[in-house]
Amino acid sequence: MDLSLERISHAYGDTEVLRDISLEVQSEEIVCLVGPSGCGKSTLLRLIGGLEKPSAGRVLQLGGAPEGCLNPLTYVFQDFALLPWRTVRGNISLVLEDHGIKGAARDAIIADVLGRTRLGDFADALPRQLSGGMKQRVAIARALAVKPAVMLLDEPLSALDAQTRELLMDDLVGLWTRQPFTAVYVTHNLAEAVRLGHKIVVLSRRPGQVREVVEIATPLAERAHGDAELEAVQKHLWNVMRDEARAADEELLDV
Ligand SMILES: Nc1ncnc2c1ncn2[C@@H]1O[C@H](COP(=O)(O)OP(=O)(O)OP(=O)(O)O)[C@@H](O)[C@H]1O
Repeated sequence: MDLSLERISHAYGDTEVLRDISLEVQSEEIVCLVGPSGCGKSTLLRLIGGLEKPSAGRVLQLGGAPEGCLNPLTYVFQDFALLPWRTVRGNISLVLEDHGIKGAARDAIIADVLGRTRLGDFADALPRQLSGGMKQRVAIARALAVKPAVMLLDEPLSALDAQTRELLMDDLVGLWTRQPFTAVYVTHNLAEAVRLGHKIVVLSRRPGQVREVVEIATPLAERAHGDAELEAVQKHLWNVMRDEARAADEELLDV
C-alpha cells in the first residue's frame, strides 16, 4: 500500500502547525521526517495514522493492505510501551488476541516475528530483564505481528544511548533487507535519517512546510558508518536545517 498526502495543513486553535504538505510514501520505502523541534513531525505522523484529522487536505491509502494485515497503520513509540508483567511472547500475543487470533495461528506469527527480529531466545523474558535496545526490538516485533501496511515510528531510538542506537540501526537495516517493510520514521537525528531513509523529508520550523526532499539511492545494506557520500548528504541536510533549527530554538515559548 502506498500513501499519498495531499496538501495537508493543520492548526491547534490559533497555532498553525503544518502548512500545505504533499508527500508520497511508496510501498517498501522508509521515509524519514526531519525538522527542527516543534515543527510538527509527530503531528504529521498522527495525521497519517488517522489519530487526528487534518484541518485541510487528506491522506490517501492507495492499493490494498498486505494479506493478513490486522492494522494497516501501526505505531512504534519512543518509550516501547510494553506491559511489564507480560513476557516478550505475552506482549506480542496480546495484540493478536485483541484480533481474535489464538492457538497455532498466534504461535506461528509470534515465532515468525521473533525470528525476524532475532529475539527467538528471549520469548520468555520479562521486559525488566531486557536492555532498552532489546525492549525496542520487542516493540518492533509486536508492530510486525499485525502485518502493517505502513509502520509509523516516532523517534524510536531517541531514548537509547549512542551505541545501542547504532546496533538498532543495524538491526533495522537487517530486518528491512531480509523482508522490506514500509515506514514513516520521525527523527531528530540526521545520521539516523541518512542510514535508514530511502527518502528524507526536511520540514521547516513551525508551521512545518516541506523544505526539501532528498532521495538516497544507495541500498540500505551498503550504507556503511562513516561513508563519505552519506556524510555529504547529512551535511547538506544540516545546512538546510541549521537556520530553521536556530530560529526554532530561540523562539519564545507561548505559555
Ligand atoms: N494536541 C495538541 N494541542 C495543542 N498543541 C499541540 C498539540 N500537539 C502538538 N501541539 C503543538 O504543535 C506543535 C508541533 O508539535 P509536534 O510534537 O508535532 O512537533 P515535533 O516536530 O514532533 O516536535 P519535537 O521535535 O520537539 O518532538 C508544537 O508547538 C506543539 O506544542
